[in-house]
Amino acid sequence: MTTQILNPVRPSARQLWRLAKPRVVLLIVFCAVIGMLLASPGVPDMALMVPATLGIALVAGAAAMINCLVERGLDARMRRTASRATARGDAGVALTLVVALTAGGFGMALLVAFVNALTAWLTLATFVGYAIIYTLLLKPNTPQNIVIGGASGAMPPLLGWAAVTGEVSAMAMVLFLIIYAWTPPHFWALALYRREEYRSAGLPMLPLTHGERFTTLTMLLYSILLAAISLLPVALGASGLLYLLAALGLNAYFIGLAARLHHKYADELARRMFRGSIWYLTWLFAALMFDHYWRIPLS
Ligand code: HEM
Ligand SMILES: CC(C)=CCC/C(C)=C/CC/C(C)=C/COP(=O)(O)OP(=O)(O)O
Repeated sequence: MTTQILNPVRPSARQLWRLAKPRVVLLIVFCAVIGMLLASPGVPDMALMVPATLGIALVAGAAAMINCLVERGLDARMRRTASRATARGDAGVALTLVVALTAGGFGMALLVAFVNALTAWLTLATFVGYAIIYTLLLKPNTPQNIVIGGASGAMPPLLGWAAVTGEVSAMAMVLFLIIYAWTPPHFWALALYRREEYRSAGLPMLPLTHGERFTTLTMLLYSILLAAISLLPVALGASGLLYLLAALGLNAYFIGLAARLHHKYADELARRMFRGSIWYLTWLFAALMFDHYWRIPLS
């Protein structure tokens, strides 16, 4: 204690950066940028795209920091998260709040000043959805936490779309639904192989409340639902052959992984499914973008 007062611990910039969950935010921003590109026939004006991208990234990073702050006690009890500066006590409440609110406030200011009011409001709602509703209310109280909270994670492409067009179209909703249906297999794969950590933190994750078989079956059903939703861009006439082929391949791969996991559970397979979920989403969105610029019509 005396040493702490004489030598107060200061988190490094790297530790603070880690609280913003940069790799998750990178994929979030990637999906938001693809939402922007799909919303316009060519490439949207950079004077709009740059502040929109930066604004969404800053607010998403701020939401992640608030999540780390709120969950510092829980994080300290799980191996994966125990080294976060908030969990270790290296980043105090005041400092983390100031950094998160400054970053988030700057991000919101960019959206208000250079993008449009709809995007700013929707981004603020997404922030509240993740940093407060999911983190404080849903996560500790219901195994459906990530299904309901997934609505926040699914917003980025819709935010990107709204940034460019000032409205939300059917295609923007489809992009939202793709990430929404993807989230349960993404997260439950991790929750399965890390279930003991969630048990020690006392969190009601589906593998703990409903068991392994029920979780893997639910993941399989979500993967099938995801496959159906991922074909909607083709049904709407918004995507062509290139996307169709990529989606069929990626869905076969993802459903195959989910089916194998349900048939015979193994931690290693769950790990592969988690990593595979990130590849799936990255390539599905990349395929939407390539198809948008190099369209091969279906008929
Ligand atoms: C409520 C929704 C979500 C939940 C509960 C969730 C949960 C998680 C968790 C617990 C991890 C940490 C894995 C680890 O530390 O090893 C993780 C990693 C990751 N998530 Fe999610 N996630 C959600 C939504 C999303 C969304 C919307 C995206 C992007 C569009 C995303 C992209 C990623 C990526 C890229 C990683 C890997 C990070 C790394 O390698 O450090 N997640 N997710
Ligand atoms: C544009 C905007 C405001 C977007 C915000 C949405 C956002 C940051 C979603 C992130 C999803 C995520 C990292 C969940 C992690 O789950 P967890 O918090 O349960 O994981 P943990 O155990 O690693 O803390």
